[in-house]
Amino acid sequence: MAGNRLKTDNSTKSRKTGAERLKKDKVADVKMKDLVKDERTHKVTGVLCLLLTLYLFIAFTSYLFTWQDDQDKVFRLSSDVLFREDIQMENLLGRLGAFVAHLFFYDGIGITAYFCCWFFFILGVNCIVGRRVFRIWRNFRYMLFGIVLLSTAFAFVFQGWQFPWGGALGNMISQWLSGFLGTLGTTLLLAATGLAFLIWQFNFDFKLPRRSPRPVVPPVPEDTYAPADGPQEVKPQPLGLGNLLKDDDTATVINPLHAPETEPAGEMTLIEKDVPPPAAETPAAEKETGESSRVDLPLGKETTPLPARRPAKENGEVTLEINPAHEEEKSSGRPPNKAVKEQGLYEPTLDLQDYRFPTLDLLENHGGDKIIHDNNELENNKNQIIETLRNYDISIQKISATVGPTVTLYEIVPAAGVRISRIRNLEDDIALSLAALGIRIIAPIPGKGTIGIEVPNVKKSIVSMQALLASEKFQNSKMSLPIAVGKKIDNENFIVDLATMPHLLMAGATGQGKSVGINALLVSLLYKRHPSQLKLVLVDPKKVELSIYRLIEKHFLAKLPGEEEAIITDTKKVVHTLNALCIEMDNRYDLLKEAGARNIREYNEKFIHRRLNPQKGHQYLPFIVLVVDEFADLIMTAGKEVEMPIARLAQLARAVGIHLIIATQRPSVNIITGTIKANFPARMAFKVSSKVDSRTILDIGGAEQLIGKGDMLISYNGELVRLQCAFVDTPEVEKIVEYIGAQQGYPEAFLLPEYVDEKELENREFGSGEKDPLFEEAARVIVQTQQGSTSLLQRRMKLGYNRAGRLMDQLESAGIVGPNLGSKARDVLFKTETELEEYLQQLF
Ligand SMILES: Nc1ncnc2c1ncn2[C@@H]1O[C@H](COP(=O)(O)OP(=O)(O)OP(=O)(O)O)[C@@H](O)[C@H]1O
Repeated sequence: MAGNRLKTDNSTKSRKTGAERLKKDKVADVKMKDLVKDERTHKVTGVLCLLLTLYLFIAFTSYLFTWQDDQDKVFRLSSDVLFREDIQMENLLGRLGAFVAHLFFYDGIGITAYFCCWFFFILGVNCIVGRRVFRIWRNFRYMLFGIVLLSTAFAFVFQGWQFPWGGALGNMISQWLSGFLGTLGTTLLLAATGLAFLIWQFNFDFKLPRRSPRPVVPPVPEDTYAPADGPQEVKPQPLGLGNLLKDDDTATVINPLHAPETEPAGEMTLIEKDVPPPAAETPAAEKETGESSRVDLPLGKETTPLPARRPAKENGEVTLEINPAHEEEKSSGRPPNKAVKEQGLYEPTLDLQDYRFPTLDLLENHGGDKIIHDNNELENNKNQIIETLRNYDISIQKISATVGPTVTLYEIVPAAGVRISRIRNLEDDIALSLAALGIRIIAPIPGKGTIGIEVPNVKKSIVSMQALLASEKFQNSKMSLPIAVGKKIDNENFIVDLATMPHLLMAGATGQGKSVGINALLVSLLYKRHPSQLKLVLVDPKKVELSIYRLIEKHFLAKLPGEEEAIITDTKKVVHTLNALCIEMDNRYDLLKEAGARNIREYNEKFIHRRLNPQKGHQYLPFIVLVVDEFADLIMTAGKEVEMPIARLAQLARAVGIHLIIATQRPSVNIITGTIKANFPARMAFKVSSKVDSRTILDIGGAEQLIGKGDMLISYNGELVRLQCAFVDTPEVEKIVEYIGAQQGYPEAFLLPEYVDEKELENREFGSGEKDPLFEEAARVIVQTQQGSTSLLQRRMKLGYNRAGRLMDQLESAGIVGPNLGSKARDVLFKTETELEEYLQQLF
């Protein structure tokens, strides 16, 4: 028993000690792991690596200058040199430095030893920062490759030199190669390896400029398209030749020269705004101009000049644009598919490869961009403002003036204790006392603690479209649809992206500059977009305003199939066109859905990278801009029939690249209804006849106080900005459209989908013998593609859903396709087109 107990005790003890030991080991293990993982360890390692880098760098660089002096000592004593105190080395880092550098250079890898510095450097940075700033493994591979190739190359090129360019390694490989391949062979091998590396690394473009004719979308076997993004396709565009677009683009790019700031003049502090004057193609006279001036007006002793106003943030620079650089970057993430490798990226502008963008000399300078400011006028207005405010017991601390093209903004800082609401309440009285037309008081100026009084200039300057288009901001703009609207009071160019607006409502009484405004917008687009990228749908019930653009029908205009005129003047046709645009929108949404793209930009990007199959109906989608010159006329005659599609387009069309510009003379509530307003966040008002009209369009008064002739207020991005609209005269527009119209265009205008009025269609049911006029075409499309799908008909033939559905029913009853299979495509009962043609001949 006792023995038994003893045994038990013993075994328990031994088990216990074993467990304890295990536990101890584990604890030690965990601590070690923690230590390795501890961020402080990483930082310490990082610092050590960086110090090592520095050490090696100094030792190596010093070696470059001292190797001759130190070398024989190292040769003689080898590693003993480290411990011989009587030996004096020239290397900056003493005996160790000289020894290490000798080891790396002479016994090792020559000048490529610097790669080691680089490697320790990136190792150190990664450790210190705590994340992967550099890729270690990739750099390690490059380093090894570089060391072998370059040390060999150096040893080979500098053979016979005293300095160990390639080190022992380089010498060894180079000698072996020279014996094996001969001098010429080695040279070729080294050059080829180096070049191959560079090409692999940078993937240089060796393409010659494409000039020879080449089809835009040559038939591509289906399997060459990347299968990744779901069902795919494009309708081939008409012509397809090389591409001169880039040449033309650069031809119009202007290098801006920044105007120097001017010195203070007299007793006023004049701060010129730094606006780049137009250069190169702009006539010389224009160069001296282009600044707005802000003047700090003295108010006796207390006056201190206000700091120069910082240029306001660039509106609308955030865009949906297809930015080539961005595109490249995005695409580089994915390996190019087979189609891209074979044919390169799809280039929409190849359709009209010789198209030349209009040049700036087609536009007039209109007296330049010069802002005229009259010091007497400034002084008088200042005194008048101070006097008037004093009459109402309002004293001010500071007053400064910014002279714009049409109005001067006087900014006032009221004395302490003056309530802004008092000034606001006195708005009308102050305007009356200043007795000038077009005074607008902004109390306070949003984002500033000042009050603004805008007073019209006696001499107004015209804002020339030429200067605006020549500006750096426009020329370098990456916006999808850049529109140069005009200049702000501080003379900053107001250039925004219509695509981000995404629609624009314009109003203004007759003769106040609306037509000029529309022309300015259209001209901006024509200067920046290629015919393949932009289509305009122009609605002009007044029949005269937009007719000038008919010359560019085959380049930029879109129309309904079968129509003679591309510019729509008849109300009935407007209704059809708007509905056709809705169909186009729906079709585009279908395409986007199939392509798995969220918007036109993503879609076109995929198409350009040939990830969408043209044979399945996919095509490059141009932006479509609908311009309605007189909306009131339309609403009066067609009412809801016009309002509904416009509202639908305004609500939904943005993502598919359809944008609206709607202008009206009569901004009354029955024309600009709540539905319309809600969908047009960007609104532009020229002078209107009453405060009510101003409120209807802008939700605030002010537009009734404008002075006309292009003076306007724009409500955009939640801000209300006063602008002077750019001026472009009818003869200038004529010159531009003639310039474009004289060039080769597409065979016809861009066709919108056919819209058949449901009511008309119902009245015209096709009898059993009567077939839809598009029956045969539809049958061909179905047999060619071997897909019995209604949505395919919609897309390929640009049809509405109902008509496509009816066609499909007729095809079924004619025995060309099988019955409806729910979500699956119907069976196609004819396998070849020849069979179909024979059958159709029998049928009719
Ligand atoms: N931005 C501008 N700069 C200078 N002058 C302008 C500007 N815009 C318009 N004007 C002047 O105002 C005149 C009338 O302009 P516009 O024809 O654009 O008015 P409108 O509002 O379209 O008139 P309507 O509705 O009758 O067609 C022009 O002929 C021109 O002299």
